[in-house]
Amino acid sequence: MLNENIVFHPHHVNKEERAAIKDQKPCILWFTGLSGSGKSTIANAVESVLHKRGKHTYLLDGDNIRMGLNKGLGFSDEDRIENIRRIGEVAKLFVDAGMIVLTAFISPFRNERDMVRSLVEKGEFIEVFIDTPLEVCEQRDPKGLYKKARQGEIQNFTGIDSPYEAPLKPEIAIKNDKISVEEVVRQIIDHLETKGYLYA
Ligand SMILES: Nc1ncnc2c1ncn2[C@@H]1O[C@H](COP(=O)(O)OS(=O)(=O)O)[C@@H](OP(=O)(O)O)[C@H]1O
Ligand SMILES: Nc1ncnc2c1ncn2[C@@H]1O[C@H](COP(=O)(O)OP(=O)(O)O)[C@@H](O)[C@H]1O
Repeated sequence: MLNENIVFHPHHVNKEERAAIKDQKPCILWFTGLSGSGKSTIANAVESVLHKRGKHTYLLDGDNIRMGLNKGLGFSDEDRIENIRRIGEVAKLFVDAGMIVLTAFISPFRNERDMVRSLVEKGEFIEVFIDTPLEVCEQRDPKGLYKKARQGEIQNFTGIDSPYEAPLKPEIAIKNDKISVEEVVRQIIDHLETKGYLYA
């Protein structure tokens, strides 16, 4: 619902000024991929490296969001769309705060990922496709959810009876089987350095 009595207030301190004292270019590292593909593991490992380098980061992932802000949302297409919409808005606020924000959600629909991309400025959205074959994710099955989905105990499970639309032109695509987590982290940090996100 639009409220015409709400007026946007410009801030005295802007995004560039906030980012400048952090020696970094704010951005969203948007991890997407199937359940069990490795999003959370890699996002955590990348955040650790950035943190050790003195960068100001924040990781948004499934547990902290679906247990709090998005408590009550399930896994219908409609709820997933709303889940990503809210996460996108939160990520945008972190970018405005000058941070490097990492997000680790399946985010199965191209439309919603593109919508988040459109919320921020060019270059501020880095789509990281964690491309792990379904068979490998299903074999890993760290939470036993694929087993439950195959047995019909969970409905609308991504890759089983709910779609996953792979990114068409992600900034970074990682084939996350037959590669070590350390090597993946190296590739992502290398991208950030080459593209000028880390000033020191
Ligand atoms: N039906 C169904 N489909 C997919 N995933 C399910 C489902 N039910 C529960 N889970 C668990 O929830 C995690 C995915 O939540 P997300 O918020 O990332 O999903 S989405 O982006 O809204 O599609 C996902 O976590 P990850 O394994 O870390 O991806 C699962 O552990
Ligand atoms: N490059 C990799 N090689 C081997 N195992 C991996 C790799 N990346 C992640 N894993 C493992 O895969 C499983 C799922 O990873 P997780 O980060 O929980 O995935 P997601 O967040 O996408 O559901 C975990 O047991 C993790 O240790």
